[in-house]
Amino acid sequence: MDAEFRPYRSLLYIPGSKERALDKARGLPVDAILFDLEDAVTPDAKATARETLKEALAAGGYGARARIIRVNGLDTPWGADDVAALKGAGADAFLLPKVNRAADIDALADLLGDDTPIWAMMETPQAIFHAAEIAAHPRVQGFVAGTNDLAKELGCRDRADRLPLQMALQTILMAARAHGVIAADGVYNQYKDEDGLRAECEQGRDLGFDGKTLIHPAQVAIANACFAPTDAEIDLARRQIAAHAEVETTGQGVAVVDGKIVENLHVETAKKTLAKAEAIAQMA
Ligand SMILES: CC(C)(COP(=O)(O)OP(=O)(O)OC[C@H]1O[C@@H](n2cnc3c(N)ncnc32)[C@H](O)[C@@H]1OP(=O)(O)O)[C@@H](O)C(=O)NCCC(=O)NCCSC(=O)C[C@H](O)C(=O)O
Ligand SMILES: [Mg+2]
Repeated sequence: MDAEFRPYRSLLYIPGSKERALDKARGLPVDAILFDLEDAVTPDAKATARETLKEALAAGGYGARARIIRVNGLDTPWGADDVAALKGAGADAFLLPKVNRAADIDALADLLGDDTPIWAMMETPQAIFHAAEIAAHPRVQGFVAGTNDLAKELGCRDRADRLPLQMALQTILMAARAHGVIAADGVYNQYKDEDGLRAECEQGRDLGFDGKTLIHPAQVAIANACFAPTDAEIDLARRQIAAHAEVETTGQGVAVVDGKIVENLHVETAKKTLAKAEAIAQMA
C-alpha cells in the first residue's frame, strides 16, 4: 500500500525475540507492526532475536500491515549488526531509536545502502530541538514519540494529562506536518487500563497524531477506533464537500453547514477524512 494513503492508527511493538507474539500479530487488526530489537529485547537475547525476526519475516503472513523494524541505536554494540542482519529481509521501514540529529539518519541510510524509508524515535531533548531538520531529511517517513524516554530525560512526573510532555509532542507534530512526515504518539504503559488508554488516544487524536504506538494486543481496538474518522465526521465531510461544490456553481467561495462556514481549506480537510476512511476500509 502507498505510504501516503496507508492508515497508521495502531502501531504495535512486538519483541523480536517472542516467537508466539510474532505469530499472533499475523491475525491482529493493526495498521503497522514495530518489530523491536531494542528495549524489549535483553542484551543476551539480541543475537537470537535477529534470527527469530528474520525467520518470521521470511515466513510472511503479515498482509497489508506495515512492517517496521526498530534496530538498536548505532552507538550501541548491537545496532550495526541488527542492520546488517535485517536489511533486505522485507521490512517496509527501519525505525532508529534515540535520534538526536539528521546526521543520525544519514548513518543508518549509509548502513542500509538502499532506499528503505526510515522512521525516527523522537525521544531525546536533542531530537526535539532538531525536530525540523530530522523531519526534513529526505529518507524520513515517520516519527514515533518515545514518551518513556522523554519523561526519563526530563525527570517529569507521570501525569494522566501528559502536561510536561506537551511541548515535545507538539514540536514533534509541527515538524512532522511541516515536512509531510507521519506522526505516531507514544505508548500507554498501563496496558490493562482501557479507560486510561482511550483518554490518551483521544488526546493524541485531538493534537493531530496519525495513530498510537501500542505494547499489547488488547490496546489495538481502542486505538483503531479513536484514530479513525467517526461516522459523524464522514457524514459531515460529505455534506461539506457537497455544499461547497453547490455554492461554487453560483460563483461564491463560502458555504455554511451546521452553522459553520466551509471554505476551500475545509473541503481539503473533508477530502482527507474521506480518503482516510477509504484507506481504512481497504485494510479490513
Ligand atoms: C507487556 C507484555 C510483557 C505482557 O505480556 P504477556 O504477559 O505475555 O501478555 P498476555 O499474557 O496478556 O498476552 C496475551 C497474548 O498476546 C500475545 N502478546 C502479548 N504482547 C504482544 C505483543 N506486543 N504483540 C503481539 N502479541 C502479543 C501473547 O503472546 C499472548 O498470546 P497467546 O499466548 O497466543 O494468547 C507484552 O505484551 C510485551 O512484551 N509487550 C511489548 C513490550 C515492548 O515491546 N516494549 C518495547 C516498546 S515500548 C518502548 O520502547 C517505549 C519507547 O521507546 C519510549 O521511550 O517510550
Ligand atoms: Mg524509548
